[in-house]
Amino acid sequence: MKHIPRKRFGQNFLTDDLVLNDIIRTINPQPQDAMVEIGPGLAAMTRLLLQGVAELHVVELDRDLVTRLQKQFDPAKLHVHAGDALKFDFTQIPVPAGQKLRIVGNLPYNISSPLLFHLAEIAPHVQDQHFMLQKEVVERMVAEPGSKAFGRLSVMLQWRYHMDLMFIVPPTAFDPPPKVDSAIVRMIPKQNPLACDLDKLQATVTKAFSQRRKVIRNCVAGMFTEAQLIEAGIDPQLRPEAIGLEQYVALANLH
Ligand SMILES: C[S@@+](CC[C@H](N)C(=O)[O-])C[C@H]1O[C@@H](n2cnc3c(N)ncnc32)[C@H](O)[C@@H]1O
Repeated sequence: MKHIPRKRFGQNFLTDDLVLNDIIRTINPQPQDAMVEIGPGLAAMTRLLLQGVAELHVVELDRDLVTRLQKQFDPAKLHVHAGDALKFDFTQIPVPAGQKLRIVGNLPYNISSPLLFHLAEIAPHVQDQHFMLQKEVVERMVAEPGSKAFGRLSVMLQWRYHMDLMFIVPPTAFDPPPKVDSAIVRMIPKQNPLACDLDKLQATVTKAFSQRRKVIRNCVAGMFTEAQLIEAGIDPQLRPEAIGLEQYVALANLH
């Protein structure tokens, strides 16, 4: 029976075989990998991933799609977890000793930011993540200081991961086509993220980027003094997007 795509679940199904092959080549699944796919949908990626890995876990919210997946695939190879990826405990997926989890997915765009932050909490257990996201979101994730796209998402995720925009995917690769371009991002957790209390970093960058048109001294007034900015190596006259990760970490550590 034909599945009618559900907008509320962010369902844009990949239909372009060339794009699918490019994604699988980028992920490069290996038989022994401990891998989980978020939002398998109609299994366009799932099917190809299963040609590379011995077993695959998937987390899917749509009950109808869960039933389809359970009927279509051998339960010894495909482990279907019904539920919300935002609430799912990814550490429950068995990972052989000495290995880490690989996470992949063409993500529902309506939950991409909270999902990325949910996954950042388990980064030490993760080998890598490959996601399809809105191109504009990926550009913000990988942005360098000084660019307009550099903001809270860039600082928080760059603190945790090395990230690369791998390639851009046009709306025509999906059914139904989304309104915007998409992109594949590779995220590899940093072995030694800069020492910092995450809540303090979060509070610092939220305040810093709350008024982008102002200089940093005014943005963080009431939280940090001008002397503290200088102590963190920050010129108080700069705009928040001109300041790099290391300076934000140094500033958060003064809080
Ligand atoms: C953009 S579609 C991708 C589907 C499929 N992987 C593909 O590439 O064609 C997003 C998928 O995530 C599922 N989904 C939406 N919200 C979810 C959530 N909170 N947790 C898990 N899956 C979710 C949707 O039902 C849908 O199958």
